[in-house]
Amino acid sequence: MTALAHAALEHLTELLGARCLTDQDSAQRYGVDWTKVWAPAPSAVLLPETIDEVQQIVEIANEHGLHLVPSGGRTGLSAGAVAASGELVVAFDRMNKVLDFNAYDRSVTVQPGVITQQLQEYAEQQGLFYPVDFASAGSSQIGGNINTNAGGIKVIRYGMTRDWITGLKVVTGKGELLELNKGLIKNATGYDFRHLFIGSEGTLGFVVEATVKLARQPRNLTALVLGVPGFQEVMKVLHAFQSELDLTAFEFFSDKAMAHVLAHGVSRPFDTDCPFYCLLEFEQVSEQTADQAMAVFERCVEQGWVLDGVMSQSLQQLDQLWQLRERISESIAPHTPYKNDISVTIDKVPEFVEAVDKVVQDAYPDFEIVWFGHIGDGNMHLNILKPEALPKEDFFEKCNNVSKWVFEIVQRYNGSISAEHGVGMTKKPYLGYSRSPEEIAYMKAVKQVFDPNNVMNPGKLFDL
Ligand SMILES: O=C(O)CC[C@@H](O)C(=O)O
Ligand SMILES: [Zn+2]
Repeated sequence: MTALAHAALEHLTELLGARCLTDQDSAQRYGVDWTKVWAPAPSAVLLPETIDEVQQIVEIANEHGLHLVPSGGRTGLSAGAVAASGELVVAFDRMNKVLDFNAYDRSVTVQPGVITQQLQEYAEQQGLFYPVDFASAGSSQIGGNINTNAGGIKVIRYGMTRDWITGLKVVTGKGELLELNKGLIKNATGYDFRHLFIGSEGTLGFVVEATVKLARQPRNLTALVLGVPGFQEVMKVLHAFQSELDLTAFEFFSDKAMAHVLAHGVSRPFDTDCPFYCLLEFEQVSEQTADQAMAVFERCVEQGWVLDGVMSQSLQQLDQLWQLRERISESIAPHTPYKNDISVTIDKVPEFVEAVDKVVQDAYPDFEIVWFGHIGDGNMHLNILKPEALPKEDFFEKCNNVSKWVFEIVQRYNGSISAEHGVGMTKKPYLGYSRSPEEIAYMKAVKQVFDPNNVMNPGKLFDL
């Protein structure tokens, strides 16, 4: 732990008692996310239980010139919730209750520390559905999802976290409590600050309560995994299925991603080895939908766009097929992956992937490039694995070159350097590839309004 001024520590201990932690184990546990690039070095970990305590923490931070880092499930991939410079971690683990359910509005009000899966299960108990879903749903918290505007595997049909938040209570960097939009569906009263806070990565204030809209439960979800000969064909298959069916997901992954996930213990869907695989999902509302899907499948095979395929026949098979996609990230984690989370509009995807692939392959032919992602919404995860013999430092240095080249291509294609993981510290130096100097200046001015003393997650998104 980095030492905290005596007076500040005394003040915080008075407020939180044993919920102000200064031991090494807590620092290591709460000071990081999944990026593991920066070593955790917070000066304390705070576990508030009420909005009032959060407000008082912010007031103390302003008074003593301290910096606060919000911490949810710590599953982030851009170092947005890392405390590497003596900050105070404010962890929302103790604010984890479902507060209210509103059957007519089909909405639920939750504290920020509610885990995504807990919210999904709660919705199910009410006969409803919370559709934002991703592999880390078992540990990510709703507050973190809001701070990063989390996306995931169902965006093609249901959108991002932003689309499901109808109300927010936030504590600003000045310690004020704001109630934003109050669960309303229609509200035409000027600036909607709710949307400023969603995706702001904790730089404007803390989310202390959220009202979340729920959907009807999907019926008879069915997945198809298809083997495809090339990337152009992935796009043709997407187009063919989307013309006939309302898809709930369209994911893709390369043969290399498939090899890692199979080595990780997931079962092979069929024998044919293919350069690319697509996983698509739809609601099989009637026999007719299944027939329609089969007809598109057959047409794709005739055209030579699909080499092999399998369709789930039960919920258990549906889950099994999803494992092929959802477990890629964990299966490559031991290879020190250098991660990218980039997007372009769907029409530009094949050209863009080819350009990025070429630039990396030409410079570093011994690097293993693993492509996968949410291709139905133009979001690709580019992971490059460290060759075993190459020291970590050399690998990261080379990856810095890769970042520059990749982001130049992103800029050329009018894409985003971060589609869904956020900017945090990992993408901060590259923000200018996606946002104009004028936009960044406005962002800084907005931060100044809500957080004039720069106490809220400083050094994330941009430096002042
Ligand atoms: O590990 C990654 O690069 C992506 C993680 C996650 O966003 C996913 O889509 O699986
Ligand atoms: Zn993803």
